[in-house]
Amino acid sequence: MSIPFDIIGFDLDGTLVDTSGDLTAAVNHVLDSVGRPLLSTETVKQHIGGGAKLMLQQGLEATGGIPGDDFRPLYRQMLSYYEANVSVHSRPFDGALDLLDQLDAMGVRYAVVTNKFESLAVKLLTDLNLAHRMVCILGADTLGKENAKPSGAPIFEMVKRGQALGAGGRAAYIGDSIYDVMAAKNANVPSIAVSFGFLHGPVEEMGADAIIDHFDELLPALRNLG
Ligand SMILES: O=C(O)COP(=O)(O)O
Ligand SMILES: [Mg+2]
Repeated sequence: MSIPFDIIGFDLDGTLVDTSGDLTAAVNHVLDSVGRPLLSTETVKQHIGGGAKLMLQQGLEATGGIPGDDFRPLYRQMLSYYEANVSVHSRPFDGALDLLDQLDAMGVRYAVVTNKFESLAVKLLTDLNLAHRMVCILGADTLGKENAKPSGAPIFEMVKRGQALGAGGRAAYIGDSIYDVMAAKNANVPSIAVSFGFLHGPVEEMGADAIIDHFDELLPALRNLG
């Protein structure tokens, strides 16, 4: 059975891939180097969604404050550690690969729109053997940071790139944070929130058009929204 969409956009961290282990290790690498206590994965999950810089700022804030002059070198240190260890623990969420296979079988295209840096998203998805399957992989820096989610710009761009490859323009977007739901609203496409992601609050309060608890529920949810 088909679905009433031509291209599906996925958020990356906390939606398509559980990256919490590697992101926590990267934050803790920095915290350890400045003598701070380490944070649990559950705590770092609350800091993911708005990009790596915000994640580190919140990690430092939670363990004694942000050192003014020293922030940039710590940020660089975290990014280089993360780049070298981007796929040690990170794996697609349960059901994600089956779902992509089903989209392939229906001829529906899909893409990643993330607030990670594009190069890190490409590296992670390449390591997971998924990069080549995406119409495009758009990061927070792809269109300039003022055009990162919650802007709708990267979702418009995804649709444009899909159309260049012959896909129709009917799009939906799947994510785990308020940045994702806002980006979808700003791009006038339906949003679906995943309850298994890195939630910052009750999933029902994100304002998504639908909520799923497992990727098995995505196709029926998309049919309802079409
Ligand atoms: O790295 C982040 O904080 C956010 O990434 P996401 O947009 O894929 O959730
Ligand atoms: Mg996310």
